[in-house]
Amino acid sequence: MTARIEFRLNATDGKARTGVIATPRGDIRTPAFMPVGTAATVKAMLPESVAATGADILLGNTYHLMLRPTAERIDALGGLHKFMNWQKPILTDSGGFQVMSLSGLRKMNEEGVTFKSHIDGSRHTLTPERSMEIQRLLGSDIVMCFDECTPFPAEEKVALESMRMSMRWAQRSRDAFGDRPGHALFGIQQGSIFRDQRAESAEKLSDIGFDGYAVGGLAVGEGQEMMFDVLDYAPDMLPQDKPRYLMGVGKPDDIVGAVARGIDMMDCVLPSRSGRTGQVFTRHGVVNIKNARHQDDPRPLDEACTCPACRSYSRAYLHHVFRAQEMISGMLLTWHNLHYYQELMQGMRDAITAGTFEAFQAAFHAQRAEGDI
Ligand SMILES: CNc1nc2cc3nc[nH]c(=O)c3cc2[nH]1
Ligand SMILES: [Zn+2]
Repeated sequence: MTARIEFRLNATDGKARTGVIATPRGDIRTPAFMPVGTAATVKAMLPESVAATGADILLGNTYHLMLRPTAERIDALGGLHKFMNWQKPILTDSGGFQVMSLSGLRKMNEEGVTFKSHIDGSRHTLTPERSMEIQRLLGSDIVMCFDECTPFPAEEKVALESMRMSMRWAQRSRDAFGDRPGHALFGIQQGSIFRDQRAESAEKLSDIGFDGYAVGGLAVGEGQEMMFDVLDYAPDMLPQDKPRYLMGVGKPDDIVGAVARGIDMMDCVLPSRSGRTGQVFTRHGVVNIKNARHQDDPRPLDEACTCPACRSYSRAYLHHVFRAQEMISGMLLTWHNLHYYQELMQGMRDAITAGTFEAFQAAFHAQRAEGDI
C-alpha cells in the first residue's frame, strides 16, 4: 500500500512508454484506458463487470455529479467509491469541459463559470476553488485542474488568452487543492494547435508542479491528422517522469497513435456509447450489428475474443436483441467494446515491454479492414 501516488516507468520503445501509477486504492497499468462512469455508473455495466474487462481506473464527471445527486450528498454517503461500489482508483474531471458542452445560459469570467443545469435549470457556479472542493467531496484519487478547453478552431490570440486564463486557474486549483497525500492533482496543457503556446503552457504547469499532466484542447473536432501533428511535440514538453493523460480519446487507431507519441492515459465515451448504438469494435474493424447481413450469422462477433458476448452469443442473436431494443444488447456490446479496448491496452503494454511496439502497430493496422465488416 503506498501513501502517496507515484509513477514508475518500466520500459520505453521509441516514444511509447509502459509503467505503473501506484495509488492507495490500487495500481494503474499504463498505457491505461479509463472507461467513463458519468453519473456514478459505467452505463449498462456492473462495477464488477467493468473490473472484469481489465480496467484499473474509471472516470467520473464532476458536472453531472454536482448537479445530481450533488457532491455533498455523495460525501455524506461515504464518497463516490462506496456510493458506486467501485473500490479501485477514480479520476474525476473538473467540470469545465462539460459545462461548456452541456449546460445552458453560461457566463464565464476570470472568476469562473455560472450556468444553468441541463437537468432542472437551476443556477450553479464553478470556479477552480469550487471544483477542487467538489472533487474532494467525491473522494476521487486523481483530481483535474479547472480549465477552459479552448474551442477549435480558435484565432491564435484567442487561444493565447484562453490558455493563459487556464494557467491562472491551474495556479488557483493547485492552491485550493492543498497537500493531500494519496491524492493526485493533474494540470492540463492548453495552447490549441500553436506550438509556442503549448510550450508556454507546459512551462507554466511545470513551474506550478503537478502529479501528472494532461494534454487538453484536443479531440474537439480538429481531426486525427491535426491531433497527431500536435501530439508529435506536445507530450514531450511535459515532465517525462510524470503520467501524461490525453483527454477524450478516442477511436482504437487514435489510441494506438497517441501511445506511440508518448501518452500514458486516455478516456473516452466511445466504447460504452457505441455499445448502446450497435457499433462494435473488433481487431478486424467495426461491426454495425444492426446491419441486416448479421441476421442469420451464427458466428460470434470475434472468434478470438473471450468476452461474454463472444463466448456465448451469435451475431444473429446480437442483431436480434439490438433490433428489439432489448437491454441485454447494450450490456453485451458495451462489455465487448470495453473488453476489446482493455485487450488493446494490454497488447500495447506487452509490446512496449518486449520492444516490439512498431511490429504491434503494423499488425494492428494490417488486420483492420476499412469501413464496416
Ligand atoms: C471528447 N473530447 C474531449 N474531451 C475533453 C475533456 C477536456 N477536459 C478538460 N480540458 C480539456 O481540454 C478537455 C478536452 C477534451 N476533449
Ligand atoms: Zn467480445
